[in-house]
Amino acid sequence: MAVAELSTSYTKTATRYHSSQLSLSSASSRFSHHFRRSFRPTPRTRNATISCSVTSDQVQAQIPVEAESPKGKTCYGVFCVTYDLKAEEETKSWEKLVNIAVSGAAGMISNHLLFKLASGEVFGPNQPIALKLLGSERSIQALEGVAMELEDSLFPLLREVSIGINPYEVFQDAEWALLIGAKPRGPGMERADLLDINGQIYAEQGKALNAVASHNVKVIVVGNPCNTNALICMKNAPNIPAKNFHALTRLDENRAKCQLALKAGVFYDQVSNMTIWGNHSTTQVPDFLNARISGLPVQEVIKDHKWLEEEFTEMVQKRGGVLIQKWGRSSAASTAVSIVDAIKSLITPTPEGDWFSSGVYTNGNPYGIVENIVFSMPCRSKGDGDYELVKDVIFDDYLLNRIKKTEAELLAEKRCVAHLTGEGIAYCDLPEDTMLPGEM
Ligand SMILES: NC(=O)C1=CN([C@@H]2O[C@H](COP(=O)(O)OP(=O)(O)OC[C@H]3O[C@@H](n4cnc5c(N)ncnc54)[C@H](OP(=O)(O)O)[C@@H]3O)[C@@H](O)[C@H]2O)C=CC1
Ligand SMILES: O=C([O-])CC(=O)C(=O)O
Repeated sequence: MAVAELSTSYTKTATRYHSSQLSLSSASSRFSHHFRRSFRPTPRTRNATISCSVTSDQVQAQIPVEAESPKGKTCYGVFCVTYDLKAEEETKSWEKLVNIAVSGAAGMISNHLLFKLASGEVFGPNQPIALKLLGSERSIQALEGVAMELEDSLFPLLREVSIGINPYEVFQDAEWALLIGAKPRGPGMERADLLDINGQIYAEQGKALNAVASHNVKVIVVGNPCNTNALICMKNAPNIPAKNFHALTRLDENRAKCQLALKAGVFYDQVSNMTIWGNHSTTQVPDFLNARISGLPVQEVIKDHKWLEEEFTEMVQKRGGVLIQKWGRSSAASTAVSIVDAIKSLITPTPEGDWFSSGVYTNGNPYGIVENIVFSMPCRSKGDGDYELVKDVIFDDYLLNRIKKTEAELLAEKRCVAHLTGEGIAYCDLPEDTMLPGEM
């Protein structure tokens, strides 16, 4: 049997969590089979930590309010009640707990992603997880709400939830860091300002990961501009292998697959080998030269070359913006799905002959792309969390020209943030048309 505990070091939240304790109490018939929860307000006020962890299989009943738990923690009310139950069969096959940190955890994307992570859909039914959620002064209350919803979902695999506003605390021992939080570009804001503001966030988070996360932490940067944010984060985390940093371009890959399937009149599972080259921006290059439909080169199935070069390419590049026009906010659910896809691609062997796209560090790339940037390229994984770049891809003039354009944009973005990557004095000469997918 397992024991879990709920504690908080954010004094303002203490009272509020009474209600969540009650909700747990009413759910106790199920939770209690797994763990005991305790509640421990401490004097710290800036950082909130709410955790539910598997700690022991020994139990006592009805410890009074504010009593000392066997682990030396002060527990509270119903969370001190423990249950003497036999270990459930399923827990015997469980893997060691995986620590997953998520920034921007009170945002729209996270609101979809966290529940997928906790359900077991991402890491599998034998993989218990701990969620470490990073918010800010702005979002701490909302983050408590997120934590409460996670509690109320009774996910058996979700063994710990902690929330906080200090990345040096929240990222402790993280084995995955899903970095989603970023300031959206407001009306009239220069892209250089956006790069600087978000770059500062990612520089700080890189430093924090470097200091306290697992040294093999896998980092997926989602917050825009994600390629350059990933580069900044990586440069501020010299103890973590550069290869471990990814910028999310999986949503672009998924969008491209969908459009090709639609045009070819097939279901989208027939589209493979889809590379997105370059920046997660309107200069990205969805590669129809190497992609396949039902195992055939795309251009043998879709003969309309003009459509591929113009409409298809632009549709993928600007899909995010069209969605914002319709929805009134940027893609959240499909982005969360694509983060799940990106993680699964790293922890599952890539199917024979196929590959996936990810924004990764260009050093040592076989394509002649300039080194020292984060650029989306085709990758394969053995399922061990690592990846290799795919060597057997072909290029034509169209593809090379497009790749050059997105490369130039990323180099310009990099020059804007030189002060954050430790590469000298920044100056910003971004191409006029540099835009996020959502900004068209
Ligand atoms: N790579 C990709 O494919 C995609 C990337 N995105 C990007 O993902 C990011 C998150 O999107 P989404 O979840 O929808 O956004 P939301 O606006 O819902 O949430 C973003 C979070 O960012 C945090 N944030 C950090 N710094 C600031 C700041 N200075 N001002 C305001 N908020 C800040 C906020 O959390 P807190 O206050 O807790 O820090 C907020 O909860 C965006 O940058 C978006 O452009 C979106 C779609 C696709
Ligand atoms: O610009 C945004 O925030 C949205 C975005 O990245 C996308 O939809 O691809």
